[in-house]
Amino acid sequence: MLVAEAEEKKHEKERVVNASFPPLKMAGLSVQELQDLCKDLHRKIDVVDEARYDMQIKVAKNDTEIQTLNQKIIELKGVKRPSLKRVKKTTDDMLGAYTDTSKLMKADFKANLKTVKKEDEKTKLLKMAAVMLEKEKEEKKHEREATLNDKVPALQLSGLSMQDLQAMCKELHHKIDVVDEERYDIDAKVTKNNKEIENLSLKIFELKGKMKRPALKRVKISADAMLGALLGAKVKESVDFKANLKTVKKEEEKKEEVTDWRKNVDAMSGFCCFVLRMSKYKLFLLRHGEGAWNKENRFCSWVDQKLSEDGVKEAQDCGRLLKEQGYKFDLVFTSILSRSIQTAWLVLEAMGQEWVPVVKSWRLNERHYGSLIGLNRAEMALQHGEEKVKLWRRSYDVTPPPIDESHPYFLEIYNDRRYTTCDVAKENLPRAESLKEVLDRLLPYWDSTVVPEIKNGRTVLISAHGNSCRALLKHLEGISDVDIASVTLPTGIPVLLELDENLKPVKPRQLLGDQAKIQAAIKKVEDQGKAKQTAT
Ligand SMILES: O=C(O)[C@H](O)COP(=O)(O)O
Repeated sequence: MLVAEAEEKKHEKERVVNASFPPLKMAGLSVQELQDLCKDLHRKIDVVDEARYDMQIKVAKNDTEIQTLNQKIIELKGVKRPSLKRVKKTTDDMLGAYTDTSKLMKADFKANLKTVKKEDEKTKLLKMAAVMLEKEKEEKKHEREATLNDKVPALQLSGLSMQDLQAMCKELHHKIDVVDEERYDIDAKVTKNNKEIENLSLKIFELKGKMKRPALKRVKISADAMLGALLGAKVKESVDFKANLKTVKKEEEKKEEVTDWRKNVDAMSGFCCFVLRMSKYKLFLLRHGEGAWNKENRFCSWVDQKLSEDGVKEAQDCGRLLKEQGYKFDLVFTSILSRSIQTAWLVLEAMGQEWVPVVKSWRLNERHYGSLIGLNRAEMALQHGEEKVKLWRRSYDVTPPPIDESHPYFLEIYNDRRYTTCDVAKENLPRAESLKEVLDRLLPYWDSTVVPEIKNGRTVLISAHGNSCRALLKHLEGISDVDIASVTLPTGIPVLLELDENLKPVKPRQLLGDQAKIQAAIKKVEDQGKAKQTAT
């Protein structure tokens, strides 16, 4: 069995490598053509070798992550890691610890940071750390270039005879195969590691108890109360509906169970409690794929970042999934930020529905994070505490401090030509927004432009942002100001809403795709606000 599997893997590898680089054909080629072929092969080696190098780095990173996750699991299972003493250190000691990896392992940076009382000392420390990280990044870049140049030295073709050129082509072709096979093996390792990381993350998630279905008591409730809970009215009843259908118990117990049915979406998914109202329209909300600054954990907001490589893949995967499930769009709405537009294009391309019209409006833009734009969430959590960052990110009506002319991204945003096309004057565009303010600017557009299209029977995709989608969800599902704080949307995951003729949801929203992966992705977004980077 194992031998057969190994054989099959070997064939698959040969098939992939051969398909990428078919056998060499040199018969009848002139010297000029052979030179071009050499150049082409040399360029291809560069490309494959770069991919191989980057994956190698990823493997190393993943290995470290796997180790950390395993350690976390051990801790969660109760085998505690030796506790770190909070010792008073000077700023210099701490910087030493921060920048020297061997010391870093022993230093509880977060605890130490708390011992630095003066605010300016902390700022100095963080600034220096940022400079060092930047330097380390530069060094890595140079190291990468040097290694790649060593491995694939520049091509020397001058003075070579036809025979020499043919030999060179053969040699280069062989080299591609070797590098590509290496790349293939490392790629397989990356996939395996990713799977392992995913499993370990899920294990941690489970261990923390978050995936446990809330314990719901079997209570008897009236049909009216159940309807109220189902339809998301002001009545808040948390009930195990399935159990209710079977069991009748004391009426008083009903009072003990008060929460929002939306929290039980997981528990209820697939369960048909919503037959009482007809699903008339399907609406899809999508938070764009991972952006370059999502990766760097910086508040991106109105800065126009493109998708990261992973983000491109997320958008394509999303399109493939929607295609597989047979969905067809008639109209797509996006913000005027590139990452949401790029996502819409990639989704439509993967679905083979490129022709579908795409309509853009600033009213679907990400929430304006004011002066927080560009800052790193984890650093902010270190400086101001995780609670504060959570408040900035998830509260309904807290507006962060506004952006002003001195902000490094002020001109980049407000001098951008796209903001001269909005339906409000540039000087009236927001300088910071709470989620409530996002909803305030989004609702008129929703009502005047999107709703009529849906009611005309068009299947609409809204490719927007974490917070513009959350604002819309709050409106459609009637989520309370408090409960919206625990709604998090992962990047690149389509959210399907089934609505009745009044555009009220008839069942819980569905996040389409592999549910375990989705839970892990949600957790990843939530964890962005933790002071984790330098704390462990
Ligand atoms: O603006 C951003 O940086 C993100 O897209 C949303 O950030 P959040 O998850 O911190 O709200």
